[in-house]
Amino acid sequence: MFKDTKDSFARLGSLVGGLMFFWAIFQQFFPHQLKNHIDKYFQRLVTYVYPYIQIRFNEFTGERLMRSEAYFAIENYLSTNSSLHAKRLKADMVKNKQSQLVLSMDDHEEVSDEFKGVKIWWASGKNTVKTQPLSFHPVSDERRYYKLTFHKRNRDLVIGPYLDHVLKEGKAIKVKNRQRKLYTNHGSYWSHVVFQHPATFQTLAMEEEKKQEIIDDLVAFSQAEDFYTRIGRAWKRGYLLYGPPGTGKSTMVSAMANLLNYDIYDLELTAVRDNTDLRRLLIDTSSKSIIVIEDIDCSLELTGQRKRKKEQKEEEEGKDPKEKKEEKESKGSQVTLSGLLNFIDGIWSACGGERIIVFTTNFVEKLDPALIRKGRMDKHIELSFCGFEAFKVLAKNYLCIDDHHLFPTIGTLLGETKMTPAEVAEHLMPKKVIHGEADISLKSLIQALEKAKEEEKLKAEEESRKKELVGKEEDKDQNTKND
Ligand SMILES: Nc1ncnc2c1ncn2[C@@H]1O[C@H](COP(=O)(O)OP(=O)(O)OP(=O)(O)O)[C@@H](O)[C@H]1O
Ligand SMILES: [Mg+2]
Repeated sequence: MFKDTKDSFARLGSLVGGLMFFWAIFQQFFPHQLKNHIDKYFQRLVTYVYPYIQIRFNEFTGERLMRSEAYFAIENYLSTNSSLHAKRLKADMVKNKQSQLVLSMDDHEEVSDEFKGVKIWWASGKNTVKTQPLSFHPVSDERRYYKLTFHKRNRDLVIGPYLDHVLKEGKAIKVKNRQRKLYTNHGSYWSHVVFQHPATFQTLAMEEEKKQEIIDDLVAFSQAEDFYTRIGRAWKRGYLLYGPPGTGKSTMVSAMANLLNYDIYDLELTAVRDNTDLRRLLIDTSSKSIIVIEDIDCSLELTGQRKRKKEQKEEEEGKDPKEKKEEKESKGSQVTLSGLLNFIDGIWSACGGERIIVFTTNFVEKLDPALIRKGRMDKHIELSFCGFEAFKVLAKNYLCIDDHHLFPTIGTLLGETKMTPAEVAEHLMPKKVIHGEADISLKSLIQALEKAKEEEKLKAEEESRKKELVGKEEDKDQNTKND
């Protein structure tokens, strides 16, 4: 609030304002040259007695009245300060998953701020512009603004570091409060829905150490803008998530987005017509986003060498060329491996700010090494069958228990079988709301684990028997050749 010396200056300011008004009327009667002269000295006098500088940030800027980013960044920046100090506030609901209320200063309110020991004042105001003056029902247009006031000796500090700080903080708050989106592509265009997946790293079942390493990696990436600029690399990072179905790859992508507050672009490669469309899609993605290509091994069936090989084979088989063309058109996609590589690390990936690219696959060994080499896919993360540590996370999430007398049995069985977290989770889903539910769920899990163990044992026996048979056949062939 205006409490100290600036308060009296503020009053003095209004007095000077009044004088200026009279001066403006009075000066009409002076000759032009004399008027300019007096004007100059008058302005100097005003700056001398009123040593404060004011900057105004309008809600709308430019001829086309675009919404000003600076205005909204300031509004966000001031929200915390105003909720603590302003007496009249405006409230609005943020449509993120917590649906929080966000407070901001009401019109014609004032708050003060401090930066590196310097005091700064912010005031909110509004002008009413009457449009359509000839109409019977003129539409009044409210144009809001924030006015920043500071002493002229602090000019460099306020215009430089302070305003940088305000805009940066304001944008960060906006990102935190924004409603996140899940985009999917239809051909070469994105459409979106609100992203509201509840998965978090806390609820993700995997070994604690591995999980922490991924979290640290993601957080370090999101804060490394200066580092990437310094080393001259685009601010992006690639993650390859691989493992059997139901081990949490897609869940982890949602957890990543929730951790960093990013949007998700779920790219369906098979729906992209060609490399040009792929490039267009990438340019259309916004900063702070995760671009995901799920089951990359399946998408690549349609690309580069593999496709050419298939065509060659068809030609050899003597397929009708027209038939072939139709087939090609119906499949549509002509995205090539090199197109995809360009997409990831070519010049296009350098547009705009931070982006994470995630590939998921069930068959890592099927992927072209060029696609997943370090530098493209910087971090390879294996998601695997449910171990005891992962099970404990699930038990905590689903049954709200940290320990149980059946845990040791489950621990041993999990070590002897290959069950995915998705299957384990299925057994822990609440079946009936009854007392002692944990017992029922855990027993059902033990039964399933024992069954899986038995099946795996039988399968292994069967396979070794087959191997033995093949070995015997080969020996027989060798003997016949030798004879
Ligand atoms: N590691 C995990 N932690 C917590 N829940 C999991 C985990 N893995 C699987 N689940 C549960 O199983 C379901 C399926 O998992 P998800 O879709 O993430 O598997 P996926 O690895 O992406 O499988 P796919 O390879 O078939 O795409 C999820 O809805 C989730 O509830
Ligand atoms: Mg998946």
